[in-house]
Order: sequence, then structure tokens, then C-alpha cells
Amino acid sequence: MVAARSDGGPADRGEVGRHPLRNLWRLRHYLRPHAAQFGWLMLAGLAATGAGIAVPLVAQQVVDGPVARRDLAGLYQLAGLALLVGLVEALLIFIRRWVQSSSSVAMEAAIRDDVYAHLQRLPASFHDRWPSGQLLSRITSDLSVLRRFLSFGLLFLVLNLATYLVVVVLLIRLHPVLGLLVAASAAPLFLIARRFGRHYHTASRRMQDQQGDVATLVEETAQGLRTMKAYGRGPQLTDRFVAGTRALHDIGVDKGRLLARTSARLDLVPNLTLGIVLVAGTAAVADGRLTVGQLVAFVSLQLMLIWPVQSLGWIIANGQEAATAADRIQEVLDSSPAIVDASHAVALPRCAVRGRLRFEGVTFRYPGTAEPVLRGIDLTVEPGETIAVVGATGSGKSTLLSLVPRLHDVGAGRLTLDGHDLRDLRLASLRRLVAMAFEEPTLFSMSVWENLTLGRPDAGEDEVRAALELARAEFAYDLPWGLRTRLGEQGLSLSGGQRQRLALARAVLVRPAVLVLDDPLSALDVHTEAAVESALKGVLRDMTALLVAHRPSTIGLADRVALLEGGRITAVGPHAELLATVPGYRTLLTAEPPSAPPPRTPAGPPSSERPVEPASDGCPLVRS
Ligand SMILES: Nc1ncnc2c1ncn2[C@@H]1O[C@H](COP(=O)(O)OP(=O)(O)OP(=O)(O)O)[C@@H](O)[C@H]1O
Repeated sequence: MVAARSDGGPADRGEVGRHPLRNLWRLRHYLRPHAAQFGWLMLAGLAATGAGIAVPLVAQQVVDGPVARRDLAGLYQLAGLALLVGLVEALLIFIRRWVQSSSSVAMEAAIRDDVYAHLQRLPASFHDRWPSGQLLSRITSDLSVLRRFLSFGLLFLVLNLATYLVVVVLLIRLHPVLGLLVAASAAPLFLIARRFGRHYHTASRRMQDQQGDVATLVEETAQGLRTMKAYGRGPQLTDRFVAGTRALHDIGVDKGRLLARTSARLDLVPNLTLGIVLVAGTAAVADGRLTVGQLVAFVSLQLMLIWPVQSLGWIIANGQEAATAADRIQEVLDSSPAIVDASHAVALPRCAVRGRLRFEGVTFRYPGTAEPVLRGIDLTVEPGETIAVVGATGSGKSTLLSLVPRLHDVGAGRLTLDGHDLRDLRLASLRRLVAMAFEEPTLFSMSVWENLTLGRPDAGEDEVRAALELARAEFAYDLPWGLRTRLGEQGLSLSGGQRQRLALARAVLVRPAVLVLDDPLSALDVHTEAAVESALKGVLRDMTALLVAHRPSTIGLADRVALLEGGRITAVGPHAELLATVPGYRTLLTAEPPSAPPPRTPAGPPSSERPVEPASDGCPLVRS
């Protein structure tokens, strides 16, 4: 089973039982556009219920009238009436179903669209914490649960309550004492239902969370299939999956048994009252206090309560699942998109931007972590200048770059473009001015053309061709359908280097004011890398660029280098100067060891006498 997390992610699962219906109620505005349709379907439902209730009353008239008097003509009349009532009921049920299917599906689609749009607004830090399987299960299965509740649960809750009330009133009118007895049977039903609702809410939350965890496992396995196969970890992953599905199975069985126990208890109540009514009713007929027709009507009406009571368990279960689904959906909708446009934010036209990028005392810490990753960063990238950010693994290079398109916001200090604090610019405008290419590029399962023009949907064929040439990505024309070729999920049908080149072409195509390149050439062979670099040189001349580089050849593209050590910039200057004057930089770029190696201990045992310890597979490991 996937472990629960407590970092503000999806597994902060302590909400169960506090206000079970609050979040369901908060979704009511989705009903508003369909209020008229719902009104009609409730009306049709109530009318159909009324027609159903009328049938026993007609039966009473038949028994006490034509049957008692042996009046065949009267019998035909009442039978015709009963038939008409039955037809009207069938027609109303058809209308209700017709209306309900379209409105509930429309509501489901509206909520789904909003959740998806919200997911796009949420910052990168949200997606860092939430497993995608949890999001997937919320946007698919939880919404289906809600739809089922809106189309069946809610409707039958209202119809069954209405049936119960009307029937009880009619029963009291037919025989006050027996009618009140039936009315009183609502008390144990209420207690059973309340207890069931509480337990079932907890069980459905566990079930729906577990479904999300299992979806995450499936998604991880699909994405990491190559790694899994390469390491032969299939059986271990299968074990994790089986444990997850077993947990799902166990919770499902618990839920099923809870529902079965409750249904049995709920069933017992109307059957017991029916038994009492039959005995007492027959005695009343014998005493002449009740006619045979009235008894037939009483029993028929009482039988009409069996289904509402029997279905009560299912309706509560459906309601609780919907409440849980609403909780889970609201958890996503309630996550605030921390990075949004300020009310005073302005848009900068591309032609008005020179591209002076300045970090002023920038500090950044990831949410939920104690230590800042970047501290007091001061760096200016002049218009048209290229700065390479160089640093050891984990020193904060990617984090630094991610602040430029505001994938994350600075904690302290500020980042400016031509003197404008980035937080004073409209996000859409900023992201048109800044283009980014990552080391691990994401391509979408759409055509190569659509992937390339993601940031410039209006780009013409010549511009796309130029961008592809610059990124040495002309191979795209040789794909089976050229640029119309649809890429597999995440572009995995291409090699790593091909993906990187397409992503680079995509970034360049935007003609940004600031180009941010997070080691985007790492997967290229030396010849392709050299070709891309020589082409990039020309492009970088016209724009401000910040690039993460590890290899001296890529660093060669930069006018200056900023050395990032432990989240601080410790040196800035031309590559040759840093190489000559900064030992830390030299160490990073050359094979030179960080400091003089410790002298070999003369007394140390020869290698053949070094301690040997067994590894987990039983083979010896030499500790050096
Ligand atoms: N989403 C995140 N949440 C919490 N910590 C993170 C997150 N992303 C990165 N970090 C931490 O921030 C630090 C800097 O990471 P970053 O990816 O910026 O380093 P880097 O210099 O780009 O490394 P590399 O050269 O290996 O790509 C690391 O210690 C990393 O563990």
C-alpha cells in the first residue's frame, strides 16, 4: 500500500466525519444552470410516484365497490382508470430518466473542466507533492460517483422521502392506530441509517484514497516500465501492486458487508410492521372497523414502502460516496494557485523589452523544507548577454532557472526584467517573454507540429523550419508523417537527444526576450552538440540567456559564468578567468580532486588483506 503523506499533499486525510455533507453542498452552484431541468425531473418523478400511490387507492375502490356489488360495468371503468394511471406513471418515469441523464452528465463535465483548469493554475510545488494517480482518480472515478448521486441517489432520496410521507398520511387516514405504528417505524430506521452513514463515510474515504494510490502505482509502472524491466524489478512492483489491490479488495469487502448488515436490519423493520398490520388489520376487518378494500389498500400502500426502505442503505451509501468524492474534489479546488496575476500586473509587449534580468538578494526555499536552496543571490544578466550557471549536482541551478518563468516564486528579494519585478507582470505576458528548455523535456501526445508551436501557435512553416534547423532537429521531417506525426505519450517514441532537440526548437521558436536553458544538450553526441552550439551562438547574440551547463563546450556559449555553490553565487566572470582564479570552479570542470589526496598509510594492509564483507547476494565485497 502506498504510504500516507502528511506534507499538505493528498494524504492529509483527517477530514473524514467533520462535516460530511459540507463539500457536497458547496458544489450546488453546478446545479444552478440545470435548475429548470431538475425542477422538471423532480416534478415528473413526484407525479410518477403519485400515480403509483394512486393504484392501491383505485384497488380499494374496486374491492369495496364493483367486486363487493358484483358490478361488472363499474369494474371495467375502474380497471380502465388503473390502466390509465399505470400508463401515465410509465410515461413520467421515461421523461424523468430522459431529463436526468443529460443534466447530470453536463454537470459532471462542468466540474471536470473546472478541476482541470484549476490543476493548470496550480503551482509546480503543488504537483511536486500530489501523485498524479490521486489527481487522475479524482478527476475520473470521483466525478462518476458524484454523477451517479446526482442522477439517482439525490433523486431517489427526495422521491422516497415524499413517498414515505404521503403513504404514511394515507395510512393514518385509513386506520389511525396502524398508520401511526408504521409512522413510528421511521425511528429505528433513522437510527440504523445514521449509524450506517457514519461508518460508511469513513470506509468510502479509505476506498477512494486507496483507488488513487493504486492509480498512482499503475501510472508509475507505466512511466517507469523501462527502468523496471532493466532492473528486473517486475516481481517487486507486482508485490506492491497486489498489496495495494488487496487493500482495495479488503476495504471493498468491508463496505459490502457493512451495506449487507444494514440492509438486513433495514429490511427487518418494514417486514415486522407488515406482519403486525396483517394480524391487527384482519382482526379489524373481522370486527367491522375496516373494510376488506381498506385492508387491501392499506397493505398495498405499505408494500410501497418496502422499496424506499430497502433502497435507503444504497442511497445513504451512494450519498456518502458522493460526499467523499466532493471532499476529495474540493481538496484540489481549495488548493490555492499561489502564483497568480497581481491586481496591478501589467503586460509588456515583446518589442518594448530589452531583456535585463536581475536577481536581487533572492532567497528560495521549497515548501515543506527547512533549509533554503538559494540564499542571497545577486546576479545581473545584461540584455543580449548569456550567463552559464555552473555548480555541483544539487547546488540549486535548476531551481534558480525555474524562478525566471515564475514556476516558483522567490521567498525573499526580487527578480526583475528591465526593472519590473516579475510579480508585477502578467503571467501570460511573462511566459511569452521567457522560453525554457529542460534537460528532461516534456513532449505531449500530439503531433510534432503541435508540440513545436506550443508557445507560438501562429508560427509559420518557415519559422518552424528555421527553429528545427537551429536545433539540428531536421530529423522531424523524416518521421513517417513528417511534422504531422503524432508522438507517443511523453514523446517516448523518440530518443532522448531527439526530444531535447525538439524542445530546444520549441523554445527558440517563441523568439523570447529571455531564453532559459536547463542543460538541454546533455543527451546529444559530441558532433550534434557542437553543431547545435554553433547554431545557438547566433541566436543567443540577440537575446538574454541563462543556461545551466556542465560541459566546457556548452559553457563556451556564455559570455560569463556564475558559479553556484551551496545555494550561493560565489564567483561571476568569464570562463577563462574563473578557471585561472577560482579553484572550486577548476575542480568542478576538470578531473582535479577537491584537495590533495590523503597519503597512503604505510602501515595499511596490502589490498589482498583488506577486510572483506559479504554483500546481500552472498558475494564478497571489498571495502576500499
Ligand atoms: N520540488 C522540490 N522539493 C523539495 N526540494 C527540492 C525540490 N526540487 C529540488 N529540491 C532540492 O533542491 C536542491 C537543488 O536542486 P536543483 O534541482 O535545483 O539542483 P541542481 O543544481 O539543478 O542539480 P542537478 O545538477 O543535479 O540537476 C536539491 O537539494 C534538491 O533536493
